[in-house]
Amino acid sequence: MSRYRIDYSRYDESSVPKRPSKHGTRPRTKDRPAHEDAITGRVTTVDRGRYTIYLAAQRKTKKTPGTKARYITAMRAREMRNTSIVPGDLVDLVGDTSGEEGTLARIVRLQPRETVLRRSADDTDAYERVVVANADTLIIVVAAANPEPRTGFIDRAMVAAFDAGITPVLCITKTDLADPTELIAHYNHLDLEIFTIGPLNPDSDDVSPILRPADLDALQERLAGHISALIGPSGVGKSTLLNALTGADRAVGHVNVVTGRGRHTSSSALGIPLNQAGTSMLIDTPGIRSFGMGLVDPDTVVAAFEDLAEAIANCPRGCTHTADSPGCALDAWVAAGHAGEAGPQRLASLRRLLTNRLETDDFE
Ligand SMILES: Nc1nc2c(ncn2[C@@H]2O[C@H](COP(=O)(O)OP(=O)(O)OP(=O)(O)O)[C@@H](O)[C@H]2O)c(=O)[nH]1
Ligand SMILES: [Zn+2]
Repeated sequence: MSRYRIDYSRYDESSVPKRPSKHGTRPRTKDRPAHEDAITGRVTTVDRGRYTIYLAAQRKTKKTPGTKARYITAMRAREMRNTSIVPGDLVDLVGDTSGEEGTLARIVRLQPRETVLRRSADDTDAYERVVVANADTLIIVVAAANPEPRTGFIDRAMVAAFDAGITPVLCITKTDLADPTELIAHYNHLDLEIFTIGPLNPDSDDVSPILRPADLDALQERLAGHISALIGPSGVGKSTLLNALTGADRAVGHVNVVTGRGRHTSSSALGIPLNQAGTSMLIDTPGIRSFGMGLVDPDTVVAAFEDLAEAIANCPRGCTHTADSPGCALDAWVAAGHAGEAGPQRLASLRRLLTNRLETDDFE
């Protein structure tokens, strides 16, 4: 049984006070939980009303036969018609969940979301729509060169992550083309986890480089047990990285990650399970230029800086915490040494994020 299943024991007949009924002892339909036999899976991609869902392997128990991990296709039950469901969502399913060719299960419930990432409003859509649910990690992918890394993009992605309550991680690819030291130094005072990924053989002019196993292992270890969303500008080597992390030699048992990709349309995010249990998933967001920050409350960004967060209790109401914000308590806090020696740089970095979040030239 998956740990996401609702505890139905409180509906157990034995725990319901017995009362005489001319209909017998079976509780009336309206008292019984709907779809008691529903199973839970995680949505990997959405395409024209069809949802691809990953069902984790279930261990054999005395009562149940045990099942293999599989992808199934489902549609929403009628009562779910107006519920938006996105990759990363946990849904409860009934009907044919065998995953066999041509079968279609029904989604009868959406489980509460831990987090949401919204796509920022753009030319095609005036609204910020949820594109990924339940991610706890945001992998921001940039190249050391070709294309040149842009700190404005990284900063805004970080703010979007903080705003959503998600941990940002920076992943720098193509380290053979340029030394990333300077870029890394830019984030010295931000407690940002940083991974570098380079090709195994930097001198080869192979068009599809084989990435260094040690780099991949380090990132793989960080991804284990997490639902991670991936964002990056075009051409940074995201596909190369994804293939290396999920490709044939690292395949998740018999689960064909290529199948998931094959069904994929570029307008939706795509989740790729990294383990049989379905507890690790990487959700790529191709074609998404930036995550929405809507009207990010500056306080949420400051909250991500533990050493500074306390100070703003003394800020004037509506303080934006920027350098030109009159009476901002952060200056005095840092001057008094409450944020330690690195305080001034930490504050400068925080303010850079707060300022850069307002810019809009994300990709291209
Ligand atoms: N020099 C170098 N080239 C790399 C590296 N990783 C990927 N590339 C190359 O960079 C180019 C772009 O890689 P992709 O993986 O297609 O990049 P992407 O981010 O998926 O790009 P889009 O499909 O446009 O979103 C390809 O020619 C890759 O072979 C690397 O570590 N070093
Ligand atoms: Zn302030």
